[in-house]
Amino acid sequence: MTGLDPVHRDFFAGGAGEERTLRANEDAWARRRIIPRVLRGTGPRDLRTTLLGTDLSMPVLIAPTAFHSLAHPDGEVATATAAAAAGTAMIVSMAATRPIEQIAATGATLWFQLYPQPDLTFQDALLERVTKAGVKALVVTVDSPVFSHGRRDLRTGFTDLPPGLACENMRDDTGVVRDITMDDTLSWAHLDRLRAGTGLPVVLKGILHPADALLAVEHGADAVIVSNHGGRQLDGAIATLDALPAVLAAAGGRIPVLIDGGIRTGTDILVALALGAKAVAVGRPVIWGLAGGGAHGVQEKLETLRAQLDHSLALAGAQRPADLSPDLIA
Ligand SMILES: Cc1cc2nc3c(=O)[nH]c(=O)nc-3n(C[C@H](O)[C@H](O)[C@H](O)COP(=O)(O)O)c2cc1C
Ligand SMILES: CCCCCCC(=O)C(=O)O
Repeated sequence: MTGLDPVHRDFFAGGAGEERTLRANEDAWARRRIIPRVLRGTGPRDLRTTLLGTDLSMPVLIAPTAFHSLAHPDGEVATATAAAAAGTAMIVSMAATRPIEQIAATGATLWFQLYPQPDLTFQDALLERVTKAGVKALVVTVDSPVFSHGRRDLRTGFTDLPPGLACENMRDDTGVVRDITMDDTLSWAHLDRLRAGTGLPVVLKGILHPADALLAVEHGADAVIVSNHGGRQLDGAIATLDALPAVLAAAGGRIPVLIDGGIRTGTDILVALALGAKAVAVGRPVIWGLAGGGAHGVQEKLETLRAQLDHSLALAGAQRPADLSPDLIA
C-alpha cells in the first residue's frame, strides 16, 4: 500500500454503515474447514478453466473496482497488464479512470461492468464502444439501485476524483464526462432490453437471493456473481459464502455461478470451488497490489493466489477444480 493517500485507502478499504457485511464476508471463509482426501495420486495440478468462452489460466478473475488511478498512476492499464501476464480476465469498472481502448491495448481479456443508465442513447453508445474495444462479456451490477450510505468517505470527505482524473468511459460524443447514475427504477424489463441489444454474454453481479438466481436463469442471464459489492452497499446483507449454496441450488447447474467478497487465500478459493462456484473474483487484494507495485504488484497478488490454490488442491487430493466437491467442506 506504498504511497496510498490515507483518504483514498479508506475509500478502497471501507464498507457501508457499520461495516458488518464487510467483516462478515471475510469471517465466513474463515469459518469453513476442508476435509481433505488422501492417496489420490493426482500429480501436477491443472487450474485452467473456461468461462463463457473465455479461457482462464485459473478460476480467479479481477472484480470491477473504481478509480485505479488513485492507487497507481498507470491505473487500469497496470491492472490489465497484470491480468494479461497472469492469463486471467479483468472486469473493468464503469468507473475506470482510463479509456477502455487503452486498457484493451494491453492484450488482456476484458469483461466490462455496467451500472444500467437511464439515458439509453448514451448507454447504447457505450456498449457499442466497449464491444468495439473487444470486451468479451458484459457484467451488469444489479445491487445498486441507489448509492450506498455511511461509507468512511463521509468521515474523510472523499467525494470525487481529483482534477485531471475522470471516469473516462463516461465521456459522451461531445467529450463531456457524464455522472454515473444509480437508477432505482431498474427492473427485469431493463435487463431484457440490455440482453436483446448486445451480442455479448450478460453476467448479473450482485445476486444473493435464490429467487433472483432463478429469475436470472429465466431471463436468459449467462452467469451470475454472488456478491454484496464487497460490503459497500447494503450493510447487514448476508455474507456471500453463506448465500452461495441456495443460489447454486436455484441455478441448478444451468448457468455458471461465480462469487466475490472477502476472498483472500487459495483455501478460500478452494472452498468456493468445492461448493460449486465456477470461479471467484477478487477486489481489494488487487487494489493493494496495484498501490504497492503497479502491474508488477497486481501480478504478484495473482501469482500468490495461484500458488496457494495449487498447493491447497494438492493437499486436498484434487488435480483440477472439477475434482472438488461439497463433501470436502465442513
Ligand atoms: C474500492 C472499490 C470499488 C468498487 N467499485 C465497483 C464498481 O465500480 N462496480 C462494481 O460493480 N463493483 C464495485 N466494487 C465491488 C467489487 O466489484 C467486488 O464486489 C468486491 O470488491 C469484492 O469484495 P472484496 O473486495 O472483498 O474482494 C468495488 C469494490 C471496492 C472495494
Ligand atoms: C461516482 C462513481 C460511482 C462509482 C461506484 C464505485 C463503486 O461501486 C464502489 O463501490 O465504490
